[in-house]
Amino acid sequence: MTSFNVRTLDAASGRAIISDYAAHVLSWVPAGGQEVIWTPSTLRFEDGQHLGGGVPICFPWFGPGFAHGHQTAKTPLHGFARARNWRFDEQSFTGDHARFILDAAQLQPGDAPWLDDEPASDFRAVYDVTLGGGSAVAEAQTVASGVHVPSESANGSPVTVSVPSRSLPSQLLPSQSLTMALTVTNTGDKPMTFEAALHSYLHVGDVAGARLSGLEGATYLDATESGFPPKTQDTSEVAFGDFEVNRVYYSDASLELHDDVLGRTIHIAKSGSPQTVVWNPGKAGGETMSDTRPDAAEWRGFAAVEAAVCRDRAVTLAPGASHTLSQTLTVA
Ligand SMILES: O=P(O)(O)OC[C@H]1O[C@@H](O)[C@H](O)[C@@H](O)[C@@H]1O
Repeated sequence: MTSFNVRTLDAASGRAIISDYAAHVLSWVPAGGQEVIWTPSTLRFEDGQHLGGGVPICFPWFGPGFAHGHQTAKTPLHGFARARNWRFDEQSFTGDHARFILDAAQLQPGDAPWLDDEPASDFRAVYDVTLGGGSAVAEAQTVASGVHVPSESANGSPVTVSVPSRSLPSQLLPSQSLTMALTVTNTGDKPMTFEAALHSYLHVGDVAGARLSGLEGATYLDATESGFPPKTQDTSEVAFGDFEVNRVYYSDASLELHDDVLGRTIHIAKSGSPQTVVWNPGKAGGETMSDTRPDAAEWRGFAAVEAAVCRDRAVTLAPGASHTLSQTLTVA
């Protein structure tokens, strides 16, 4: 039977939960604050399938992929990295930092070729998740709080789990942050090209009232229209509602997601990312999402804001070269 490990970072500044499977951040609660990461009401762990919500790592392609100036039709959507077990690095684990590793040795038949006419490249992907703004709680306690989740029930059907919650101090601490950094190194002997995104499902009280600022004047591709026509963000804020928002912005700017319902602003700073993808499926798309209850309108609970390198900004690495895509979330 396959088992799934879920790791907990536990520091004075807050608590984060990350699954080895897909190196998937499932939760971040700053001390004294509320959940920042959205997950659906049902979180299903099943080998070969991706987890819902959280922060999927899209790699080595984004969406259906893109090569030679055209969208491709690769599956699974957003690359295989989010349907693979990543290796948890026990040695570097502390109360406020965890590292996960995926390398070419873990490729499976069907993962290659990842470009139309090239075989899969040798690579090493290292994902560092770090809580900022407070010293760590004892490491032993953090290790002990990891849980093991069997992948199948006795009758062979996938199991579902709830992410555990726990009360935290009521005073928000300064400099509370969660940093996620994906470093990809070309370990092969020929150039390697990849797309990537940190597909962050950010939790909001009601997406219809959420507003994203920091993108005014930026060019974006509108993925809700055929051909992805380029447009310009001519207002100071991106609004959400019953309509779908699905855009690839050409911007490396820091962003703010304003949420009047929860009374907070999520700040998103990033590096190594010339693009930001902004997505919410709207009512029609949201009600057909798997793992959510349509009657509860769960899709209203998130806005996806994704630090990205994709399409014509895909990264090409020379042998031995590395690229780091990172984002830091803070809440005010
Ligand atoms: O695969 P997930 O997590 O359901 O996300 C799908 C969405 O991911 C977004 O990044 C894309 O812009 C959307 O086009 C896509 O529908």
